[in-house]
Amino acid sequence: MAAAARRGKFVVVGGGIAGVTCAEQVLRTLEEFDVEEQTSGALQSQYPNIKVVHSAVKELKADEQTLITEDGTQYRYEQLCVCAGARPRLIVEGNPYVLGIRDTDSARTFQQHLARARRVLVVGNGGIALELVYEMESCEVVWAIKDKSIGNAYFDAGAAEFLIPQLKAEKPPPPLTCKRMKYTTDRGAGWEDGRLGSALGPDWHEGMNLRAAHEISRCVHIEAECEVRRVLLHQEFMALNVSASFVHEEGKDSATSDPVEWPVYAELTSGKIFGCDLIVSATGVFPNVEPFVSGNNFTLGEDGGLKVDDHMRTSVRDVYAAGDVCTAGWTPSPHWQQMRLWTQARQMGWYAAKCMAADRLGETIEMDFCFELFAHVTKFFNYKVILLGKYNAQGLGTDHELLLRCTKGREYVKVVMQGGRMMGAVLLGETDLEETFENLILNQMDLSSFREDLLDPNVDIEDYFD
Ligand SMILES: Cc1cc2nc3c(=O)[nH]c(=O)nc-3n(C[C@H](O)[C@H](O)[C@H](O)COP(=O)(O)OP(=O)(O)OC[C@H]3O[C@@H](n4cnc5c(N)ncnc54)[C@H](O)[C@@H]3O)c2cc1C
Ligand SMILES: NC(=O)C1=CN([C@@H]2O[C@H](COP(=O)(O)OP(=O)(O)OC[C@H]3O[C@@H](n4cnc5c(N)ncnc54)[C@H](OP(=O)(O)O)[C@@H]3O)[C@@H](O)[C@H]2O)C=CC1
Repeated sequence: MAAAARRGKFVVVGGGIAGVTCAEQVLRTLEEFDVEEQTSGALQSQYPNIKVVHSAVKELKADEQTLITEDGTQYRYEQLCVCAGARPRLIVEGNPYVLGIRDTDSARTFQQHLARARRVLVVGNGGIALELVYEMESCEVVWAIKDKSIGNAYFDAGAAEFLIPQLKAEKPPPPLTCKRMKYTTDRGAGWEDGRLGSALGPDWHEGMNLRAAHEISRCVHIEAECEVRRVLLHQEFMALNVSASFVHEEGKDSATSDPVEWPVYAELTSGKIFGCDLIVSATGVFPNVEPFVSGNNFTLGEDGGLKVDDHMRTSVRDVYAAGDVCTAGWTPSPHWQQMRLWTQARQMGWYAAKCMAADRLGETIEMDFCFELFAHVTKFFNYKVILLGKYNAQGLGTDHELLLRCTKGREYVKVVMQGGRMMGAVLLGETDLEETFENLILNQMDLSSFREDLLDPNVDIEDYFD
């Protein structure tokens, strides 16, 4: 979707959270942001000076400040914001048994495959994998991770240890309603070509049946420190004349070869081969830059995103970018880093709109405060998860120390300290520490003399630093 203001002054490409926020903000119609179930049609009726175009951009002619959509229409812009998101980076492309999850359609396809599955192989150790292995029921799950412990994108081995028992515990019933509202985009002409829609975002699996058809209790087998060497279809595996690994109970694998035949097999770098009904490649994303970069002089970040400066400007004149498609190319605050998350996409879309308007009016604009501190709130394995600042001591080298507090089954608190100052924190469970820690990271108070009390459960830390 490309949303353009009348006369084509501002053009925003992308109907995800970054694009919608940018389009709304650029028109300065936004007083207060309430995310609710909306279609892009609703967006247009709410903001009549937005023209919503349902056609994918196939080419950008930056020299002529023109976009060409798949139906051949040309759109002139004065300022353009690319919010085209990202797509799953699959371990294998074009294999019908290897699925990525990004939007409503890909989630539905996955759900249909899962409904018939006896065993699912999940590859990857980030957000999607963490959510899926916990949520899927009534099937065997083999979880292949590159690292020693689970959830490397979010936490360290200690936190992983804290969470692991949840995989064996009874799952609580799902909440009756999802309190957070969602944005969806309707699909118009031009979207029947298998192109991905907007990313699902938080709570995507709420209300979704992630149950397979088999009456077995959840059984997750973790294969650590390995990657997928190759994916084999049934005939290819048979031709190898080798046996596949057996999965039954945690710790009792590969003693016997698997007697069951599977439609697809994955050979891991550990040498084991696992048969399964489907493979979920939850292995990160690629920014959707292709139609924009060809023929134009964009600087790309190491992760392939459109590199943007502290004004969300790309290296091409009058082209801005926000959300998953971009790579933050400015020198970040000491406590912020980019992660392709819904909140960051929204903040970037909002800030990009402010920057576009300011640049047009010749006004100066300060970097928005939301880029001062990294903060992410989510839920894994039914625990509230809050990540603040340099929560994994990213970029701090060895010159830091960790303070820990852990009550099995209740909470896990890790604080990253450097030079007596708090740099980051991981909070799992209902710790009630987030506000105080957020302030302590932001104000960089010297905490050397409070060190012993910081995580003392008998000290009311909120009171202490009031
Ligand atoms: C399953 C899943 C769960 C997630 N859970 C969380 C979570 O719990 N918390 C969290 O913070 N984040 C989560 N995320 C990440 C978050 O959803 C994304 O970071 C965020 O939604 C990205 O928004 P975006 O607007 O940049 O991109 P997208 O939502 O990908 O939107 C991009 C838009 O651009 C359009 N587009 C692409 N190419 C073109 C083109 N050539 N022409 C025109 N339009 C185009 C697409 O159709 C789409 O509308 C999750 C992501 C997934 C996939
Ligand atoms: N609750 C939340 O916050 C959620 C957020 N998301 C977001 O949605 C997006 C997509 O999620 P997801 O796909 O999980 O991406 P993530 O970036 O979260 O995680 C990708 C994981 O896959 C690993 N990986 C990459 N390549 C391979 C490979 N070839 N073989 C094995 N492992 C590999 C990465 O390891 P390494 O880092 O070592 O390369 C990393 O552990 C992300 O932007 C994520 O932040 C999604 C779901 C929930």
